[in-house]
Amino acid sequence: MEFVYAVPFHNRFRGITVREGMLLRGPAGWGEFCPFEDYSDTESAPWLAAAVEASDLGWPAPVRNRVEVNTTVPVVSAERAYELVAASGCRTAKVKVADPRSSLVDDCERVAAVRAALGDTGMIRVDANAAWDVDTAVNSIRELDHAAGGLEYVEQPCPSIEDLATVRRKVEVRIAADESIRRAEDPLKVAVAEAADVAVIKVAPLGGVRRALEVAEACGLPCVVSSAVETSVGLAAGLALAGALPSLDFACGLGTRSLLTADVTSDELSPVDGYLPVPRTAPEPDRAEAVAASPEVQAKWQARLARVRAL
Ligand SMILES: O=C(O)CCC(=O)c1ccccc1C(=O)O
Ligand SMILES: [Mg+2]
Repeated sequence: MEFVYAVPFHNRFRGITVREGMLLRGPAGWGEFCPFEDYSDTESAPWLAAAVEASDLGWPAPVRNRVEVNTTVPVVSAERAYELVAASGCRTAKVKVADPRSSLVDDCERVAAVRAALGDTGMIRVDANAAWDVDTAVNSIRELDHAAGGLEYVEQPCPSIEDLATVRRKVEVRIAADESIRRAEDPLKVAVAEAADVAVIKVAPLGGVRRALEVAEACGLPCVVSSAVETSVGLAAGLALAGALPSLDFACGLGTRSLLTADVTSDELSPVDGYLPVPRTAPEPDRAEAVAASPEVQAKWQARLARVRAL
């Protein structure tokens, strides 16, 4: 059984305005298959593996029953950023920076507004999504660290592992690798150990909770579990991973329900006082009809699923 959804974002995210995907039902429950539009069929294969793990097998047993999360601040005005963070109830905020629509001055103002909303004890991290070269990264990180009154870490300042390592030697702020963490091979350990202090791991691009646990172990770094802005069905898989990691030292990027205008379930995974529960199965998508995709979009996803299944 399958269901195709289309849910608008409150604000443009990763260049898109509507999140689309599929829910798959199997003997163990619901899974979510939602590779971004620009992902090839080959790149989408791990996303399907993650959905099939959830629906056919279920997840390994957790070692904790709740997970602290960050709120995610998209590229919005400083005023809006203040409101979003103040309303979130989270003690940690992740601020998107280095977007083509936002200058470094804008980014610094947004980060300063987030500090005002969090107070002195809050934590601020920024995510540059690989937008900078080494020199731009070093300069921008220093400015943003100052505007924030201290950054917890900067996520993926540059595209390559080598450039991450160079930036890491030049700045005081911790470096987190996100786009660089996609394989569990042995060389990853050495490369990433030089290049980053923290690893961002995501269930869907890594091919499921079990594979992501292997990657976490192989990279040998403290991990932050992040979402790919799924509905609460996919967020549940992220929480299963965060719940099963042997140690968890940082807030996770799973507080992304608020980026979307609706959900597929009444059992929404929205943080309360900065925490989310670790569920044993995904929530039942009892509100899915309200966000059903158009027939054209449904046909597109059915075709995509068939192609990725055939690989
Ligand atoms: O980590 C978070 O706070 C939310 C997740 C997030 O930022 C994200 C969501 C979808 C695609 C890419 C990213 C990213 O971390 O770059
Ligand atoms: Mg990132």
